[in-house]
Amino acid sequence: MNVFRVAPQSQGFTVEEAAEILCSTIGIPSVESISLDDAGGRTLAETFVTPFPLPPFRRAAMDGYAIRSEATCHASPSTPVSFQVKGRILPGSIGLTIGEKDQAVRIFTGSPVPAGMDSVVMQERVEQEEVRGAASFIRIQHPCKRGEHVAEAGEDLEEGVAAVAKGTKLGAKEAAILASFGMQRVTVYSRPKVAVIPIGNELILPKEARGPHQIYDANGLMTEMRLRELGASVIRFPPVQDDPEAIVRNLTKAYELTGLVITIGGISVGDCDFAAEAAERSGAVPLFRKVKMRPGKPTSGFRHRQHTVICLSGNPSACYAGLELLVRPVVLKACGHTGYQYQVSKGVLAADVIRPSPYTRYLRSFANMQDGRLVIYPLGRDRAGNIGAFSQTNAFAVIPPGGKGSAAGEQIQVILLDHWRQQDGNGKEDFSSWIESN
Ligand SMILES: Nc1nc2c(c(=O)[nH]1)N[C@H]1C(S)=C(S)[C@@H](COP(=O)(O)OP(=O)(O)OC[C@H]3O[C@@H](n4cnc5c(N)ncnc54)[C@H](O)[C@@H]3O)O[C@H]1N2
Ligand code: MOO
Repeated sequence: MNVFRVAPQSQGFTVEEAAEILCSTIGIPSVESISLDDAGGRTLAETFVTPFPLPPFRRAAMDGYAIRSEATCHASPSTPVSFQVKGRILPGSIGLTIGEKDQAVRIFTGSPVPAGMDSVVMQERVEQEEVRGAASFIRIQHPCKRGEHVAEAGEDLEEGVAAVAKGTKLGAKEAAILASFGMQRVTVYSRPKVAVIPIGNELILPKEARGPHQIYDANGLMTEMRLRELGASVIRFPPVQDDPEAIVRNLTKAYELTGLVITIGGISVGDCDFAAEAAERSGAVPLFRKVKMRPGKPTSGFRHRQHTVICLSGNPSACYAGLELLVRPVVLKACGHTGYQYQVSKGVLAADVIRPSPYTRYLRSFANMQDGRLVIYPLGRDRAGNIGAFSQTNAFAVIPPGGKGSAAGEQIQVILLDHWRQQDGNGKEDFSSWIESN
């Protein structure tokens, strides 16, 4: 059974508290086995342990000649060492077993290195000798190091190593690892289904001709796309009128289809704001009725039996902030991810943000390294309904509550939306085994 805190009277949690409450309603997702070809964007449900070493055999890392390095220890331009080229090994062919001191084998990047030979000399660094009879010879004028340009079996990944952790979102890089081991199927968490219900009399769909008083639904598609990027499958409802009965009907339909329902708009205090009333009339109980954030203050959470309802603000910028700060952690948990916290850094504000707010302001911004420091440019006209600067946005400047806001030059916190860090189940990051020590 899911454990969650119900706080019906609560007027205002912080973003972190609200996200935690919502996340506590999400249980462990079910798993399924799918083809690796279709696994992009899915979350691995079992840690992948290497079934054999990678590379699987000793192989050449350069085109050239395999030799025994000891034969070259006194080689110099005045005393070159001569080798008879005894054969040729193409990538994909079975290795030869020759390895005499004065013999070389023509070899190519990816070819198996013959047992007994321990070094590959790049072809640019050998001299071709005249062909003597049927035999060909090369000369080497420098000492070669043992192991030079030879990739040992298992030097990349040994057998039995955890190479991709459970909870990792599978992308191109992870696919390269799994494909290298001939994996055909992977066990992943099932995609959570999320219903998205935009609310508002003024909203129309792109196929409709727009009247002067109407706007096209932007939040519905924005939310659908973001949810898909996060790994959910989405059922987007057409805009619902500002009518409590209609909203209840749509919520009830959504409960039949999904465990997570997101409504957008109609959650503030106006005469046409019916999302909260409808949620309660549908049988849901409030988890919280406000979040201490700007934009997105009216964002609310509800629980209906096994369903979680998140009511996002209709102002597109507020909707986006709610998506990134509240919906994202919930959906990632429902996808089986173990972490993926946004990186929070410190940066210098490039312009004044003198707008007092009793709540923390998450201001859409562009953050960029300049002369060794992170500079934060607040973007666009800071009104919750404005989206003109969306495509330049890569960060939220975090303006602390109280006071007058923050002035240019002040050091503030910034949430980097393009940077997240994966953690293990205990909230730790450990890269030590991957850091090269030499
Ligand atoms: N008297 C008060 N008025 C307001 C308060 C308040 O405390 N007292 N809060 C303000 C805040 S803060 C916000 S944020 C907004 C939020 O209102 P709602 O979440 O109820 O959103 P709506 O009123 O439905 O819409 C707001 C705005 O956004 C446009 N919108 C709505 N849905 C979409 C969509 N799918 N695509 C594009 N644009 C959308 C809508 O037309 C409105 O312009 O309330 C303040 N009011
Ligand atoms: O909290 Mo509202 O989202 O600022 O405009």
